[in-house]
Amino acid sequence: MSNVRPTRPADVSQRTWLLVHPKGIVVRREGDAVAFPTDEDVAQLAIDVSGAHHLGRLEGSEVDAFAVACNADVELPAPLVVSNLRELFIPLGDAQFWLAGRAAQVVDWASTHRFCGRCATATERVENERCLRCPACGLLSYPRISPAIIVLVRRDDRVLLARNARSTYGFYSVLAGFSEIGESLEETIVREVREEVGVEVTNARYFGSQPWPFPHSLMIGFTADWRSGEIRVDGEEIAHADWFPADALPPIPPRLSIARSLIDAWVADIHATRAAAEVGK
Ligand SMILES: NC(=O)C1=CN([C@@H]2O[C@H](COP(=O)(O)OP(=O)(O)OC[C@H]3O[C@@H](n4cnc5c(N)ncnc54)[C@H](O)[C@@H]3O)[C@@H](O)[C@H]2O)C=CC1
Ligand SMILES: [Mg+2]
Ligand SMILES: [Zn+2]
Repeated sequence: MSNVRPTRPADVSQRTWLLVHPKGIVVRREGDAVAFPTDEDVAQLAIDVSGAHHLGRLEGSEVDAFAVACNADVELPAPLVVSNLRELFIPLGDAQFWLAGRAAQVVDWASTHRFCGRCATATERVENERCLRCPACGLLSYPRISPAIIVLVRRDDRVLLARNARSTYGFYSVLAGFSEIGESLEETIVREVREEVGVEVTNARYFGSQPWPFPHSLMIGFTADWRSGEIRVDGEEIAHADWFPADALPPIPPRLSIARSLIDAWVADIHATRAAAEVGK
């Protein structure tokens, strides 16, 4: 996805539409096939596309993607349906899923910054930049992105996994937390792990990152090592946590998340270390 600077809906040959509904994303669902609505689909819906946000051109195609909000009461003729964003990861595949995530974040930003946060004047779109400007006091509102660390903590050949008290999925995962004002990411890691499970960590190393459009997080992944302390969960956010060996893991998150990538990479590391030790015998 070339992240071209957004322009107004250009008179492009082909457009694909990301219709962001309060309950998810509108897609064409025909059997197992899922696709984004076409110009023809959108033309038959009574929605105003004048404020559409250009998301960029789909890799290697002449198709330009546009995001626009649609109301909860929009009538959707078959095969158009509303799908929860997370449920679209498998049917859409990576590139299209993250495009839908980008659409959800752009529409969330535009719908929550219609008025200036300083003087309540209606904001206006800035040409050629994803920004809303207040004509009265000049305040600029760019899309909100909330940095959140996510960290896999190791202790010898075990990993710290926790079950979130609020999660309905029931799986165990690595720890995560939003950065607070004035913190470095390394400080967030130490604070969040101390707050959530009561142990001290060291040796934080960058792993990778991932946009997380629920609604506007940016996940920054790290590994770290246990330094001291025994697990004592906070009981509010974390219901249970423990140290798990690679061959006896509890239920873990699906492939969509960087949490799963962190865990998979650690398991692969453990197996490679064991294999090397076998060879060395
Ligand atoms: N992609 C992945 O693998 C994973 C993503 N996540 C995401 O990471 C983010 C942080 O995870 P949590 O453990 O929930 O955060 P956290 O441990 O900082 O606690 C969440 C609390 O932070 C506060 N909060 C909510 N939105 C905030 C924001 N934008 N900035 C600052 N504070 C905020 C609220 O009080 C909320 O209860 C969430 O968006 C969560 O969905 C969490 C685990 C895995
Ligand atoms: Mg957390
Ligand atoms: Zn203002």
